[in-house]
Amino acid sequence: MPDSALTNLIHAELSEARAVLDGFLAEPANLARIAEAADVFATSLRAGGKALTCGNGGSLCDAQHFAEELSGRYRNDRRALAAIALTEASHMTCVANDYGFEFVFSRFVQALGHPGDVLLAISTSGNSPNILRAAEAAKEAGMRVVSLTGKDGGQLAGLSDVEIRVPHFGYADRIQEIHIKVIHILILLIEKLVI
Ligand SMILES: O=C(CO)[C@@H](O)[C@H](O)[C@H](O)[C@H](O)COP(=O)(O)O
Ligand SMILES: [Zn+2]
Repeated sequence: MPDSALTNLIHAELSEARAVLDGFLAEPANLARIAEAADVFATSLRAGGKALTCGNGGSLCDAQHFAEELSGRYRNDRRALAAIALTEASHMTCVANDYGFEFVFSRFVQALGHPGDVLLAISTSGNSPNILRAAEAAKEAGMRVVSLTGKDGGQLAGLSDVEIRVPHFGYADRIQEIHIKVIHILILLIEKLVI
């Protein structure tokens, strides 16, 4: 590929990313939903609850990113906050092998979730079966569900107490790029509300 073609591709990728972000930012309800989600997490953490997080592929990385910045740290030193990404490999392989991949997260929610805890469920399609089962298990456990979705929100939209949606119908990565921005803002707000 000639250099100019590469440069054009890079420019097109960054331009599309900017357009998706601009579209998300232009809808005031999205900002309100982020504030509402931060309040849900903060209310739980203040009351001794915890955040459980899940997603597939890159969204699992995002789920881990959110959890580690609560239990570890974000920008500044502060006390550790209770958050766990549902990623334990021996659990995942046992449940996938014995019950099916659809249940890898829901089984973990059943094991760890208590009333007042919050599930962060991340799915760009909103239709991954293991994420839907996790959201259902969270509701059954008396937890609240905050979701990061894309496209039309899928079935996850209807299982969420607070849904933050990037209504982009292209590839998942463009949606995930907004999700990670939302995740960092959530951490920032949660710290302000909890500490
Ligand atoms: O990171 C990416 C794409 O950017 C992929 O790993 C992506 O997360 C995977 O295809 C997921 O399985 C997609 O699942 P979902 O977002 O539809 O729930
Ligand atoms: Zn980060």
